[in-house]
Amino acid sequence: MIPTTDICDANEDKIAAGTLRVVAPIFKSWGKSTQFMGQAHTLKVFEDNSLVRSALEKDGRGKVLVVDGGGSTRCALVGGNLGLLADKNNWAGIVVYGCVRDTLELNSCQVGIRALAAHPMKSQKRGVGHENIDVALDFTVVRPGDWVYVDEDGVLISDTNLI
Ligand SMILES: O=C([O-])CC(=O)C(=O)O
Repeated sequence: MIPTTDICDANEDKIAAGTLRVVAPIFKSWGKSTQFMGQAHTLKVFEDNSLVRSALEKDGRGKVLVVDGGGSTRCALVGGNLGLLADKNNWAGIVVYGCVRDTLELNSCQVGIRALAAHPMKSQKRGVGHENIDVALDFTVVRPGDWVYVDEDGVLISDTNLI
């Protein structure tokens, strides 16, 4: 993958126009893939990971699951079992505006994972949330189908494929 630094340097016009967006540097990294890219499949949930599981149960076709968890640091939205599911079903990565758990298990998964922090508690499972809508990672908008580029230097969201 082209480094996020190079993508930024080559696309200053798009950053100025807002069609390429740089997410604030708020994430920690888990999973073996420290670099990943793909189109966004979006979820908006709050302290309930039912939709995260149902999305990861489907074929990811190389996409990145973008989970807007509202920034909650009160429970985890992804754990070891969901990491294994992501590997099995061809997801390139998972970006969570919220927390994860079972981080030792997540680190043995191939999928790339970014989240705010580790948290030991599981979430509720009431089936509440929205799929395939515009979401936010902190102050950065992510629309379904946007291109997501992630590496050791950051997380980029683009309206178009830049690679
Ligand atoms: O099911 C959950 O809430 C998340 C979890 O712990 C796992 O994926 O193993």
